[in-house]
Amino acid sequence: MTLIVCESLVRIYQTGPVEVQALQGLDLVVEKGEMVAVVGASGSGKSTLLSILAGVDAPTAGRAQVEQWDLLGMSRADRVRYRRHTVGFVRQQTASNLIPYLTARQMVDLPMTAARTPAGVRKQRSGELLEALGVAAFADRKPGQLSGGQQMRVAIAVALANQPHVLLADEPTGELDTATSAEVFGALRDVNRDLGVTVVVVTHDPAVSGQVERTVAIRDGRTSSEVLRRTATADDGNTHVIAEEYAVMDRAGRIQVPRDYREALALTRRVRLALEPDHITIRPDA
Ligand SMILES: Nc1ncnc2c1ncn2[C@@H]1O[C@H](COP(=O)(O)OP(=O)(O)OP(=O)(O)O)[C@@H](O)[C@H]1O
Repeated sequence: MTLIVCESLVRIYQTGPVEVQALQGLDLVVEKGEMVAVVGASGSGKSTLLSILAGVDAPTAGRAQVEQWDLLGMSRADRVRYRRHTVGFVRQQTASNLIPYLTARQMVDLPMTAARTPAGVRKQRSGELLEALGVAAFADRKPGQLSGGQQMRVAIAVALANQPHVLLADEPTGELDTATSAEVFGALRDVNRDLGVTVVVVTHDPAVSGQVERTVAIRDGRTSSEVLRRTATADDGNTHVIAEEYAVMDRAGRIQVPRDYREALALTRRVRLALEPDHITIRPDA
């Protein structure tokens, strides 16, 4: 069951005469129930991708679909509905997710009030969510009375208030120390596993991306490679994690050969391709 499809996604920002191509034909498919980490250097387009998926920003060209929603051709009313019910979004700066004068419970309540959820349901659900994220004890505290990790967990609870099918998190552990970051990441995994929410998380943190089954790397506004991890059991009964890196091929059949491979064999403009029974070889031109 495919939940998110991005095909040849392009986002161009125009500031005066300057044009920045933040996304340059990005391809991404996410299945329902997956937890995917998106990694890439600063400026590679990760936040742009997440803002588009969150319905906050609109793509310039290409295709972006989440469930039945076409993110390029959505009306304003549909966009509001989409943002309210289909996706939950946790922004990069912890503080920007929270309202300083409201308590944790009031903040989780707010999106449900906007969606006209009956008071009884709101009360029960905010209690359950704060409990699920391990912050029930701080329900009556305001953001200033919470640690960074607790604030982030409250922000996740707020994002989940209207029971979205997708949770998008932009660098949720970026401002946290290692131990707190592991805790917050654990909370995201619980949300994915226990509530069945599909999670897409942008991160710089290799420790974070090392803990998900699938990591997608973005380079220059395109998906460049993916790492899939699975747990295998050896003959001695011990389990270990096997990580395999894949290149991503777009619809036109283009793949990017990693720089170290190109340099090792001095591959430049032209290469020889040969189809073998079960693989393809790439050789230097000479
Ligand atoms: N609103 C905007 N106006 C103009 N240019 C923008 C805007 N938002 C992003 N960009 C540019 O688009 C490119 C991609 O930015 P983006 O924030 O998506 O990258 P990122 O991978 O999330 O980076 P970081 O890890 O530093 O947050 C950058 O060159 C950035 O300067």
